[in-house]
Amino acid sequence: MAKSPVTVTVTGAAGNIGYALLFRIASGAMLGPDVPVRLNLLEIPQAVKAAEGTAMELNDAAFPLLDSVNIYDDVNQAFEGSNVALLVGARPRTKGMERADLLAANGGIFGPQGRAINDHAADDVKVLVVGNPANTNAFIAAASAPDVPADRFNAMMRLDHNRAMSQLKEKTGTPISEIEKVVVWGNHSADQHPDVSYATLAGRPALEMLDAEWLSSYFVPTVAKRGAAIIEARGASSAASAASAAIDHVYDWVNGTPDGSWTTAGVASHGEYGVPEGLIFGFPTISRGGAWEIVSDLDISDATRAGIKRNIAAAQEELDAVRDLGIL
Ligand SMILES: NC(=O)C1=CN([C@@H]2O[C@H](COP(=O)(O)OP(=O)(O)OC[C@H]3O[C@@H](n4cnc5c(N)ncnc54)[C@H](O)[C@@H]3O)[C@@H](O)[C@H]2O)C=CC1
Ligand SMILES: O=C([O-])CC(=O)C(=O)O
Repeated sequence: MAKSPVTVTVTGAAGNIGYALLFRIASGAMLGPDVPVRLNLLEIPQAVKAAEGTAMELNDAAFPLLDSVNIYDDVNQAFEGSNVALLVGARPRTKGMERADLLAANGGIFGPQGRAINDHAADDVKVLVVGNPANTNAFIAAASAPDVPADRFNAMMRLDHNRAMSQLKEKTGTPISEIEKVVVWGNHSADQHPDVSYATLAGRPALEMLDAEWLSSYFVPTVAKRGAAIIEARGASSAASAASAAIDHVYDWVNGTPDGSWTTAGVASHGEYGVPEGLIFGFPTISRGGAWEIVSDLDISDATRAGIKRNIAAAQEELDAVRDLGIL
């Protein structure tokens, strides 16, 4: 029997990430090759016409799984019946800015969207926040949706995770499919802590193959500052790789992570590793039955402990800033 369509809401649909994301969702890459999709696109009124153009192209691509495309500039309508919501719509940073500099411009977007999700989305809604600063925006949305369990609000840390895997592949020649148990702890900011302490490369411990100097002087800063390097090179922030990471995140959330491995997701802490409850933080995570579990029993090194502490402070500083702005 044909499955009924899943309603996917994408905000910022006319933007750069939206353009790279929507076609892959419609192709089945995000939910699976037999899951029809109803796309609800949310844009600000000035960008609705551009979203209409994207919708024309989506229809012209004749994806067998695409049930329908609807465009809204009303937040409540856009989240009606949403099973999956991708909160992408927000301003990107430009050269010289840190992601936290976007709080004043973007923070105000996520409270109303959280409330609309609370009031209109389906009971099983899963929300991935991509718009920066992603962890804090996810916290704002979750705090505005008291009837939705906090673990349904994720922040995208998967791009950082994928960047870490890519650097390991480049250094060692190990195929991506044979790199396991990398994690990027913390905040999607330059403070993040990419960590290979538990990683294996084709079954061998990564720490046996990589020298400490390369890890601390090249790997960690390259991964943590990759967003700024992309802005410097392209003149615009990463878009296709961000869309691809969003697809990976939701695919794993819905379909599960492979046995014996984990990925990085920005999820609400329950106090693991001393991270305050409710903070949305990059952790090693396993997905089973449509829910993330934090891998909570790792023996962590002093360096990892320090990285986690630094990220707690960075995340709390962003939350203090939004409180000062009256957003929370
Ligand atoms: N978490 C992550 O790993 C990454 C996050 N990002 C972030 O994603 C966000 C989007 O990036 P791009 O698509 O490149 O930006 P963009 O400027 O190309 O597109 C943003 C779109 O959002 C729309 N928008 C603004 N306010 C909105 C609202 N209230 N409701 C609905 N739509 C709204 C704009 O009209 C625009 O079409 C930025 O904040 C960027 O920093 C980008 C890359 C990676
Ligand atoms: O760096 C930025 O501003 C965009 C982003 O989040 C990334 O590429 O990781």
